[in-house]
Order: sequence, then C-alpha cells, then structure tokens
Amino acid sequence: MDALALFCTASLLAGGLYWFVCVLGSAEQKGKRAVHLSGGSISSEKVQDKYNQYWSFFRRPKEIETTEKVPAFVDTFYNLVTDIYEWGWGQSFHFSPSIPGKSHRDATRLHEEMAVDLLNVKPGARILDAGCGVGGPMRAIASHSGANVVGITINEYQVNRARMHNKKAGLDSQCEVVCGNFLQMPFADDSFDGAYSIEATCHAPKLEEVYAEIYRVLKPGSMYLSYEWVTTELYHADDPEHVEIVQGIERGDALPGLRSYSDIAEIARKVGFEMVKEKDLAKPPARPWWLRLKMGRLAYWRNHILVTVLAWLGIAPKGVVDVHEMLFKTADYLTRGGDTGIFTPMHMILCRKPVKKDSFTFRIDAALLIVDVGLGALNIEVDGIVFNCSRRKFK
Ligand SMILES: C=C(CC[C@@H](C)[C@H]1CC[C@H]2C3=CC[C@H]4[C@H](C)[C@@H](O)CC[C@]4(C)[C@H]3CC[C@]12C)C(C)C
Ligand SMILES: C[S@@+](CC[C@H](N)C(=O)[O-])C[C@H]1O[C@@H](n2cnc3c(N)ncnc32)[C@H](O)[C@@H]1O
Repeated sequence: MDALALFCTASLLAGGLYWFVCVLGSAEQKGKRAVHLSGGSISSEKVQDKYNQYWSFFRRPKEIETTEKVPAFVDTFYNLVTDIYEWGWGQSFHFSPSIPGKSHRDATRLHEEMAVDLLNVKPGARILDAGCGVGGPMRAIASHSGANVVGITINEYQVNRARMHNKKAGLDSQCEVVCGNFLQMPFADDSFDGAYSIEATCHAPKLEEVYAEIYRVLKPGSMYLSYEWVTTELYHADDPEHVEIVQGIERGDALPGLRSYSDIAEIARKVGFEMVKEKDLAKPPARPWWLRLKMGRLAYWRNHILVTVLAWLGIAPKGVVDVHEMLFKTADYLTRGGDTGIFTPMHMILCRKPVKKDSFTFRIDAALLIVDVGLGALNIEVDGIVFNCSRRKFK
C-alpha cells in the first residue's frame, strides 16, 4: 500500500513537472534550449557586470542621446537578451497583429512577407535588412520573394546565430549577414534595389541619420519600408501613467527615446524620400499585437523558475536571472502600452528614393548656371532665376 502511494505520488510529481516544463506554453523554440542560455558574446562571469552597466546608462540619460555611445549600449543589450528572445519568442524579434485561426509563427511570417510584397522587388534583386537580428525576417523574405537579402546588425553574436540559421535553412547563398552600424554602413551608394527595417531603427539616437544612410545606399527609384516603434496620438506627456509606461518600454528595450508617430514621415521626407504610404498596422480591424505577450504570462513565470534553477546550478550565467526579470517587467509595460493604445510597434512607412534627374553645372561670367535636362526639359538657372529654354536658342 505504501509502495503504491509512493508510486502514485511520484507519478503525479513527474507528470506535473513534465506539464510545467514542456506543456505549459512551451518556450523551447527550435534552435535554442534553456540549458544553452548565455550572455551572447559576453563571457559567463561578466554577464552580471554588463547587466549592471546596461542599467547605469539610464542613470545618465544624456549619454544615451550621444550618438557615439548608443551602438555600444545596444550591442550590450543584444548580448544579454538574444538567447532569451530566441528561446522564448523565436527567430523573428518583432511583433505582428494576431490573426484568428493562425499560429504566432504564421502571423509573424505574413507580417514579414507583406513587407517585401510592398517593396515590389523581383527575384534576384539585392535588398537590405537594416537591423536584422538573428535573421528570422530575412529568411522568410528571401524564400518568399526570391530576392538576395543583405542584413546588418551591430551585434556580433547575432551575426553568428543568423549565419548558422541561414546555413541550416539552406538559404546561405541568398542571405548574407554583416556586422556593422546602420548609421555608417559599409555599402556603396546606390547599391540596393530595396530596403526594409523591422522594429530596429527605434534604436537609432537620431532617426534622420539611419534614414539618410538607407537613402544613400538605395538605387534611385527603389523603395524602403519600415515598421517603427512610436507613441500614438493617444499618448499625453502630462499623464503620469503614460510616462511610466513609455519609460518602462524604453528601459527594457534599449531605446534612446520613443518618437511620436507624427515625426516619422516628416523625417523620411527630410532626408529626401517620397512618401508612398503611411499606416499604423496595429489599428483595428487588426487584432492586438500584444495578445501573444499577455497570453504568455504563465509561461514566463515558469521560465523565470527555470532560469533561476539553471543559474543556481551554474548552468546559466548568474546575470541571466536579472535579465529575465527585466524582460518580464518589460512585457508588462508593452502590454499596457497596447491596452491603452498609447504605443504601437508597427507604424509603417513605405517610401521611395526619387529618380535622379541628370544635371550639370558650368560657369559664365561669374554667374552660376545649372542646366537641368530631366524629363526632356531644358531649364537653365542663373543666380536662382530659372529660364525654360526648351526649343529656344540660347546664347
Ligand atoms: C523590437 C524589439 C523586441 C520586441 C520583442 C521581440 C521583445 C520585447 C519584449 C521581449 C520579451 C519579453 C518577455 C520575455 C519572457 C519573460 C521570457 O520568459 C521569454 C522571452 C520574452 C517573451 C521576450 C521575447 C521577446 C520580446 C517579446 C525591441 C527590443 C526594440
Ligand atoms: C528588435 S531587433 C529586430 C531584428 C529583426 N529586424 C527582426 O525583426 O527579427 C533590432 C535589431 O536592430 C539592430 N540594431 C540596433 N541598432 C543598430 C545599429 N546602430 N546598427 C546596426 N544594427 C542595429 C540590433 O542589433 C537588432 O538586430
């Protein structure tokens, strides 16, 4: 009898443990397991120090506004979170509207495919992924469109992960990954047939700098699409709850400061883009993008226990518990941002680099002459006054 009771208790415990670890909103994503959680390129013993250093940035917010320091701060952040993201979310580090009857994976993929469909590129085209993470979107986009994708990320650990996933997926001939700063890209002018950035340019201290750089590398006539993190028209800077939510999002996501939705198109135009379309993809009838985060809460509790046990056993680096706790709180701020409607991670802009008109300049008698032969017209500008000289003799 005693043996039977012992057996039943043990079976119940084993069943409960199996349910807790494996069934309850399974976090184990293809390619990453809890026992492999690391601090990215940071050695195990330095994870805790780097986490403390990450937080110290927020004690001197002025430094986050300094362009030169932000990439290093973002790089540290991604060393700390990349494994946890892959383990608990997947290979695409972004949100997407939930779609009834479709899995998160399918909804994510559709959101990515829509981006490249809008870019209108042909198979074999060369397109840029600015801020590519471990390449989830890049692989979906390459296989959907037949385009060759070049991704850039500031984080070397992500470069290695992305290359490994590309190879595993048999897409390494179509997908290239470069380690670098999207504010100063190692690419030639006019060298891409299209570009996109998915929830990445929010890390740039000055949006105009990254947009100008993307503009530079695009061929004239080609398109750029971005999904931007912004505050919406419902955000009020004088509402303490709104301020708390936005600050929580910024701190848990390495953002130098969230922008307003109204700044985005203006900045794109300022660097020279023509605006083709602008839309907040989170607006109804789209279903909430934050539903997935909200539904995952119980699994995140389970993850927290797992991470704590693994760190205690010395399998995961000690600092991982703090990083996980930070993400746990961030999930709550993001959910509140969604519930209140003051924040969206998918304010979409689609824009085009205009086709250049050929022009040349020469000087006569110290007056500056610009001869513009675009669209077949012959316009001559002398000291700011434009003469239309088409079909006229001009001396
Ligand atoms: C675009 C960015 C990242 C967006 C999202 C991919 C991530 C934002 C918050 C992350 C997460 C929060 C909670 C974690 C949870 C506690 C853990 O157990 C499993 C992973 C999380 C779900 C994690 C996954 C990725 C996010 C949803 C930013 C940085 C610009
Ligand atoms: C939230 S992740 C999104 C990744 C990818 N777009 C996706 O959806 O899976 C943001 C990405 O932007 C990259 N990033 C941020 N600042 C960068 C910079 N200055 N230069 C290059 N990449 C940067 C990060 O390294 C990270 O890969």
